[in-house]
Amino acid sequence: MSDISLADFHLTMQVLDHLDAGIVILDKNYNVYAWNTFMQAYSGISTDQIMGKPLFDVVENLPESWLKNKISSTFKLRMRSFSAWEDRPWVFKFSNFSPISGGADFMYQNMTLTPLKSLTGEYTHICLTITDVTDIAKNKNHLRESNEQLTHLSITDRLTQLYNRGHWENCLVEEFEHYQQMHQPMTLVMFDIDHFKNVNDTYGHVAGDAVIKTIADIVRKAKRQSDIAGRYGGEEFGVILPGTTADMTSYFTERLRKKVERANVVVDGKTINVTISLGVCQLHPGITNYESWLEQTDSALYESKNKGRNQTTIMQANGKFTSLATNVKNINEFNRNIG
Ligand SMILES: Nc1nc2c(ncn2[C@@H]2O[C@H](COP(=O)(O)OP(=O)(O)OP(=O)(O)O)[C@@H](O)[C@H]2O)c(=O)[nH]1
Repeated sequence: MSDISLADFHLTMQVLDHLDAGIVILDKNYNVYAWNTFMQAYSGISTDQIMGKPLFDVVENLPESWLKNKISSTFKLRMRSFSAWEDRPWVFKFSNFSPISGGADFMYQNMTLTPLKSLTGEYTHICLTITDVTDIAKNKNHLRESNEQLTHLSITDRLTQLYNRGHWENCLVEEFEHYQQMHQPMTLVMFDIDHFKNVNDTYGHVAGDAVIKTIADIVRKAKRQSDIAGRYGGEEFGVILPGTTADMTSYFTERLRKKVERANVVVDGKTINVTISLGVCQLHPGITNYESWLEQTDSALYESKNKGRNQTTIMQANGKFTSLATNVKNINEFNRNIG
């Protein structure tokens, strides 16, 4: 190297060493040609330990096959390429020392890969530029988590942790529209706690809340993952059962009714027992909007109340009510099945 180019190189290295980014230059065999101060400081590997050696022999925890692919395609395309922290949080696993971005265990990184030409005009080397984006990543992650929490709060009923009325009704509209396209069976269940005013009057509002919460827990356990449960009003709940006929729904409603009937809610040493009344309506082409699906299911629920409560009524497509006992062919076998 002539005196002038040695002086140039010396100046260039000073610039590289003072960059607030990692600079790694490799040849096509991944031998290290440059390893700046940033890389030394965060990796704990000095220039003497790594210069001229294959990168993957010296640096641990590198995503070797991914990085080799990335380098090879950058050489092929002869243009810069990038790796963003959103896709791959880190390439070099450096501990995070930044006091501002406390909480992150490692440094989030963006990486730029730049193919470098030799004096002959051939692409012979590649420069990896590593930037610390931990602050940006932490803020973005925090914002995303906050948004998720806000979304959860806006669709969830605080007492029961089931969907609140607004969101549940949106689901009902969606499922109704889905039925218009797919015509798969779909059934709606509405149910309401019997004589709940008496519970509040006898045991107090806090005990009433405990009863509502217990019933929500029973629904959560009794329903399938695909069933959509929500708190419709004070002591009224709704469950949408996609892909389920009214007959199949009987297994769910009867299991639910029995579990509620058997549940003991203990508040301040006092045991409270309640029952529920249920209405069921399978969607059919005669129901032209979701409001009337809801109304018909509600009317079945009020039929259960009128008939003495603690029972299920099914609204048939012909507009007639049937009770569970008349709807299920072999009620004894049915009862054995649901336990
Ligand atoms: N503890 C508690 N009570 C509530 C809540 N929301 C509504 N309620 C009460 O639920 C009771 C509902 O009473 P009603 O609509 O008369 O019905 P009911 O006494 O359950 O009688 P039936 O439905 O006819 O069996 C009212 O006393 C409301 O104050 C709530 O979030 N917590």
